[in-house]
Amino acid sequence: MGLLVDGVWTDQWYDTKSTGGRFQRSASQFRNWVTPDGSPGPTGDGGFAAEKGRYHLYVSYACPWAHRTLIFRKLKGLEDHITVSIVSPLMFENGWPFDTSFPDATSDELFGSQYLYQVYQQADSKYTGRVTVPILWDKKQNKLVSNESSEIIRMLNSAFDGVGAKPGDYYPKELQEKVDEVNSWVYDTVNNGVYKAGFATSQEAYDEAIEKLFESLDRLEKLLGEQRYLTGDKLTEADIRLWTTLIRFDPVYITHFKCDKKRILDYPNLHAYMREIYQLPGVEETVNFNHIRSHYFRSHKTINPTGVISIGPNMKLDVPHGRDKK
Ligand SMILES: N[C@@H](CCC(=O)N[C@@H](CS)C(=O)NCC(=O)O)C(=O)O
Repeated sequence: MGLLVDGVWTDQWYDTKSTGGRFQRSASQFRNWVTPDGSPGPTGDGGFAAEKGRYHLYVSYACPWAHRTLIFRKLKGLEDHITVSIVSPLMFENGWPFDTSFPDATSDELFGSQYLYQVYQQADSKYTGRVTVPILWDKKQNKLVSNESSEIIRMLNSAFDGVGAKPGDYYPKELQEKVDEVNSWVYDTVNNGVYKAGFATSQEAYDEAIEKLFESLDRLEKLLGEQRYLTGDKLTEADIRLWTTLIRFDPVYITHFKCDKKRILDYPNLHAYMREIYQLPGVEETVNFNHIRSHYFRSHKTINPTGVISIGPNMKLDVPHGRDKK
């Protein structure tokens, strides 16, 4: 694993020395927006109008951030609008590779790259920063639109509505304040919380992250006992953002990231809620446990030096969820 410095690939693991053993995620740098008419979005440049066939997603099935974008592509029926490349889950000294010998991984159909960092080099030959998935690419202008998943899902949610996306608004005006509020603590303590626990290199950093993580899971369990979804009776972006962490929790985070106080299976409401979203049309097809488990257990050599993959639990994902009675 590494990063680009002035456009040159440098193999380097996360630096936690300067932060008392704490993992800090760096901010994404490509922040343009696809909009219905190409006018500029909240950040970045304009010129990215929604069009069928114009954009391409680079994702990893393993990655919870990229997974959000795959789910939105399904929910909004954008499979014919947005093409996808899937990296191999085995991320070693050259970062994310394209390697079709790994089942369900694809090549880079745009540039034929061997590694994802070469796609970033196409976007900016002097780029300095991490080489992350997901990426939304504009095939027409040959530009990287965005590498920030929280913003890509907002684009998929509404920008393509005039060019054939399925109806459905997962960030409706009347719920935006609530969604933003839930997102902020769920992101910090759950989505990123599992990484803070797993990548901690001091006991204090781990203790801090794990306490907040399980406080939040307890809070979510209670909330989902009172209502069907995180902001009430409507599925929103906040649910999808939480869900990509929940689905990885029992098969990976419990053992690999030492998040072992409780399993999602031990939380009746959270588990049923996780099953409900898994059973939504199209969602199961976005879940690839082979990629998920291979990536974490084999790529994070500082945490699991042997690369041995644990056996993993029975997820019981097909059990009826019963959430429609809420
Ligand atoms: N802020 C980014 C984070 C994406 C991210 O961290 N992706 C991970 C995979 S789960 C990655 O590609 N990591 C490679 C690296 O940090 O070198 C987003 O949400 O889009």
